[in-house]
Amino acid sequence: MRTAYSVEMVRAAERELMARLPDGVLMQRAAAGLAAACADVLGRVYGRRVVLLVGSGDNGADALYAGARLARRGAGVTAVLLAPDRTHPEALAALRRAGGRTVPGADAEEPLRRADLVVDGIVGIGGTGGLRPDAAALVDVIGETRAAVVAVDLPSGVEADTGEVHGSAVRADLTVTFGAHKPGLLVDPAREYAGSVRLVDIGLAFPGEAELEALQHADVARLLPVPAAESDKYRRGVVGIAAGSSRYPGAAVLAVAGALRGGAGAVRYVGPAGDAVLARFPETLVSTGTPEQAGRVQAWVVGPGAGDDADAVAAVLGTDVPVLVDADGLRLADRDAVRARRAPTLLTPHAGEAAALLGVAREEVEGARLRAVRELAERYAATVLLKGSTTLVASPGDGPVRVNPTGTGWLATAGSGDVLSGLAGSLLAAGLDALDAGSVGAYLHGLAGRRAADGAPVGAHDVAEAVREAWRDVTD
Ligand SMILES: NC(=O)C1=CN([C@@H]2O[C@H](COP(=O)(O)OP(=O)(O)OC[C@H]3O[C@@H](n4cnc5c(N)ncnc54)[C@H](O)[C@@H]3O)[C@@H](O)[C@H]2O)[C@@H](O)CC1
Ligand SMILES: [K+]
Repeated sequence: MRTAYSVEMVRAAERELMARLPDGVLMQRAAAGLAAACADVLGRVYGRRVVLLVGSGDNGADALYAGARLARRGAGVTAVLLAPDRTHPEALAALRRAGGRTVPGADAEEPLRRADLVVDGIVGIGGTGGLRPDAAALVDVIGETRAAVVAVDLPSGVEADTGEVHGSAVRADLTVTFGAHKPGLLVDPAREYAGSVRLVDIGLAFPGEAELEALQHADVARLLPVPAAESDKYRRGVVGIAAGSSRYPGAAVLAVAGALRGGAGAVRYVGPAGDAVLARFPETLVSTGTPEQAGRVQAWVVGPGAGDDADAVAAVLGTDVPVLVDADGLRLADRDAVRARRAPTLLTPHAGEAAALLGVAREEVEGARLRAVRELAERYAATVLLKGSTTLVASPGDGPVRVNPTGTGWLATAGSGDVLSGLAGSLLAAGLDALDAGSVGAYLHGLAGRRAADGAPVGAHDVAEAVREAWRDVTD
């Protein structure tokens, strides 16, 4: 499991460790890791031009110590001091001893334009409220140069705890982060600014819960339902799909396609698109009545392409089995009915649907995804999977939010969400809890999207078909 910790927890872990170590040890560990990463980016260090952007805190000090190491290996290092009278004195002295030179912020443009590498030590976890204008002006210049950019701990200007970006921020090719990932490195929009991320172990230990968790192959493999020798289709779980309408029969077909690949032993379909479903998937158990009249299921999926069938949504919410609500179902679901449920509920909105549920603009959700998903989980007393560039899954309470690491832009295609709801619903029916079903579903769905796309556009049915390949990938 990959984890990310809040600034508060990182600071507590640092205090605890610093109390047991001689002064400066942690910073030297950080600087050594940073210098090694910079050397990797440069390929050859000797003779290269490196510019350090140095703010007033320890983030700038890391950059200075790493710069000193690079200067000793023959790089030409220039430190741009954004707050000359508040620069970390020992770190500055170390750079000067190693032969580095310094310039004030006002003279930064010329060295920046000639740089091979820019090291962003403007602010790290101590940064608040976006960049100041002088730093923001430098960010614009970096954007125009050909230099590689390595961010120290975080790209300056992004919010470490939330992944929000207010105003301009450094766009890095690589971020070298210390001790633990910070939430902003895993959640968009900040994640996009970080480039690839390298974690340097400086010895921090975390007794408490992470803010974010990202499943890896091994975690997913452990959670996937595997039939036992004595399993029959009912023990493996039956998932009910109440989706589609005469206007949108395709949504039913795609949700069933996803459900068939999610590990349930059987898929039951209820709704007006039974013929379309059967034509494509004859193994589906189709009934034409209401969800209450269908046979027993272990979990329901309701909503994809459902049009205005509020009765089906209400009926499904009234059951005592786990329920996944997607698409039209989110609009039709009564909030009190969701809150009153005793069995697990998983809501799967995209940003637009989440915005409607929260009564805010879509941009607000996209700019503050972590806050939005936590807020929805609280308001609805349900697990919420917020789809998008970084899919997040949150349950009510303070536990870690899951962030999906496998997403791909190719999944932004019509019907792809229907496949995900079938897939995650099937995992619910197979016995996973809502947080696991949502995050494992998103993981497989993302991998399947990558597999199916392989560099070219895909349709949602391609994604559904590639889920089996993704499953094999994970369990290999
Ligand atoms: N504490 C430790 O033991 C370690 C800290 N490390 C480094 O220390 C960093 C944290 O250092 P600090 O707590 O000194 O904080 P930072 O260096 O992140 O930033 C704080 C300083 O920046 C200024 N500042 C805040 N917001 C700003 C903004 N928007 N624009 C411009 N200036 C702004 C503040 O006035 C303050 O002086 C970490 O990110 C990491 O790079 C590492 O050396 C590892 C060890
Ligand atoms: K930084």
